[in-house]
Amino acid sequence: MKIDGIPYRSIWLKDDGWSVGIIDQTRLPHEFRIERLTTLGDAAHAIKAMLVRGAPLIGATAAYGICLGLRADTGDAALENMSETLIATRPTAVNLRWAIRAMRELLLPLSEAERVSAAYEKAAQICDEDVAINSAIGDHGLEVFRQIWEAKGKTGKLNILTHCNAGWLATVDWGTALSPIYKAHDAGIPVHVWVDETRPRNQGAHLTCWELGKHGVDHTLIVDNVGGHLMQHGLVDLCITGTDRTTAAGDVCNKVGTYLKALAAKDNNVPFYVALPGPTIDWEFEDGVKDIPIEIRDGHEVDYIQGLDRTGAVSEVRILPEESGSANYAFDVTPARLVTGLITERGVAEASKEGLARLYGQSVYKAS
Ligand SMILES: CSC[C@H]1O[C@H](OP(=O)(O)O)[C@H](O)[C@@H]1O
Repeated sequence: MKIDGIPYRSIWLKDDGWSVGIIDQTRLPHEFRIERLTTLGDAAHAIKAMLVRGAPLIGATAAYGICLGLRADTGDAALENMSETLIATRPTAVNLRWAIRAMRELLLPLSEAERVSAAYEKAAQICDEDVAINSAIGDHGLEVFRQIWEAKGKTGKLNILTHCNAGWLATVDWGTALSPIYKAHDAGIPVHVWVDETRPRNQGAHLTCWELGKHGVDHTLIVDNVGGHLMQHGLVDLCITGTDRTTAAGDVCNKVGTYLKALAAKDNNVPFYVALPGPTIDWEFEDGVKDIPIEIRDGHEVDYIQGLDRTGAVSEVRILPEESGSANYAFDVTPARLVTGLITERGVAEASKEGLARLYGQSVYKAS
């Protein structure tokens, strides 16, 4: 996507042909800082500390992390260690496992002399495939939006609520949930986006608002808990979110708070769509609530909130008493019964085993 007219991806190979560029998302929206990854450790840190985040981008960063690690050691044992280091960074987004599995499957049969070049080629392919997948999700989602817009009589704005950031910053480009929003905007449909701030890391306030603003899309930041009220008063025409892992039966794991939004949408007959790239489907699991590991992050993210202080410096302030503790569950699972449809790169699927099987046949992205 473009930032002030300059095209960017969220991750790219630098001009030296081997180091990797990323946007440090922990500093947005107040500072646009590019970081250069030169080692496996850099890539693992970038994922763990959320300089990069979002399931597809985590997968792409892990793929380049393998490339950087192989520059130091191309042996089988090293490849195993790199994979374990990267898998340990974050437990929920299935793309991480899928990308590492794809790299290992490719590299293990090769001679050590062939591995570095093959790894970089595969990492670039994973990135390009992600861009194509997300653009296709945008095309299919645009048709869903167009139908809802026409059913509304093309009056006012198409009011869309989204949670967290599933934009181009969460992927290599286009985004998943935001891809149809960009395409609808570009197609002349007057979209307006209610952006959940998305505590505790405020990906909505920091990232989604920044992205939509850069693309000229009308949006309003809202606190996480007002979405139900807006739906009760007819101010939301549809909800769309991303996902970090969706089971073969259509249960959707996404940023914490998504489930509550889906419950409110169901109660108010508001369509609730999930933008789902194929590599984010976990074909091994069916019961998301039971099976998907939910990341529990450091309580510091709950205890402090980050922003720009009156001097213009980025700082953080503590929001609870010193003696109070906090809990930081990073994701939740929305059962398939609450999902109106899964917007994939292959079309819109019913959130069910049959719906996904109709689009994907056998599983093509096995993570384990
Ligand atoms: C297209 S994946 C976006 C997905 O990832 C986010 O989680 P995090 O920022 O913790 O990586 C959130 O769940 C988004 O919906």
